[in-house]
Amino acid sequence: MTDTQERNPGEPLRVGVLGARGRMGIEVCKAVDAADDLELVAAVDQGDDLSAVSGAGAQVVVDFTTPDVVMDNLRWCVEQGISAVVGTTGFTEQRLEQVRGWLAGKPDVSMVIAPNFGIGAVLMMQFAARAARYFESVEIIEQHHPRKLDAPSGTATHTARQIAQARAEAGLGPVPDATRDEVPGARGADIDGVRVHAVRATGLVAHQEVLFGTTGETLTIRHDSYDRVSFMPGVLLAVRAVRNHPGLTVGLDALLD
Ligand SMILES: NC(=O)C1=CN([C@@H]2O[C@H](COP(=O)(O)OP(=O)(O)OC[C@H]3O[C@@H](n4cnc5c(N)ncnc54)[C@H](O)[C@@H]3O)[C@@H](O)[C@H]2O)C=CC1
Ligand SMILES: O=C(O)C1=N[C@H](C(=O)O)C[C@H](O)C1
Repeated sequence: MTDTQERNPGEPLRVGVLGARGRMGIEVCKAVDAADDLELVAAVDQGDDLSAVSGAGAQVVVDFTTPDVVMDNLRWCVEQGISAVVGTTGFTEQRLEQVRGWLAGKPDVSMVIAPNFGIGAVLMMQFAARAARYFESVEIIEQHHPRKLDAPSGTATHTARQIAQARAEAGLGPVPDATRDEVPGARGADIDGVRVHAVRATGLVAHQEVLFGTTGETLTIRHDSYDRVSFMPGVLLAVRAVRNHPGLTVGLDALLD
């Protein structure tokens, strides 16, 4: 921690928000503003100067921007010695490795990158990973509002990777599927051998079903975010905790235990 980022006991933690005029950024600004132990010192969006964040002495940045700008934002945060809580999607294993590399040389800076800050969504992913070894079939159906830029969702991608890992550890082979004559896209995307289907419709916010099947039974695990306020307890938890978790933390799981 640099001197300017030291937290004086009793003083609120200074928070800057990137993507502040976006759907999530607006909610994050409101939630930070409403928390007695946090102070919103900078609200930055596209076209604004990032120096507003360092100039205001932000100790933690929250980033809900877009996959094409988030890496530049995070590199800037590390250079400035500011820890970050990141909800923006688009984190491949390669990107996560890059972030770990930046943080390796900066022991006082840390980050939490979470595909989903909804507590229910985190549990849904945990339950799915736990169920994975018992079912020969699995498919993921994610459903979102039509203004979402990416597909499949970060949550669905993360869930698929966790399921694939659990299947591999349990010695399960490929998911059975005899389909041959396929209209491209009809069977969804293949993420580590798990089919993921992305639905976009007006009226939806963020929803996901994980459908498991084995002989004579199916299990459906479903989570629904009906309002973006559902993400705020997780975001605030990460803001308060990030500086006590050195390096990169992926997902909220380690903060909830
Ligand atoms: N991890 C989680 O729990 C959640 C993650 N998300 C993800 O968060 C991201 C944002 O989602 P929304 O708020 O719905 O999108 P949005 O499009 O409403 O907001 C993105 C905002 O970032 C701004 N922006 C673009 N470039 C910028 C830059 N260089 N610096 C500062 N601001 C910049 C845009 O102008 C816009 O206001 C997406 O990747 C989405 O998938 C969304 C909801 C929950
Ligand atoms: O863009 C969204 O809205 C959401 N994005 C995240 C994702 O891609 O998983 C989290 C949640 O699903 C909402």
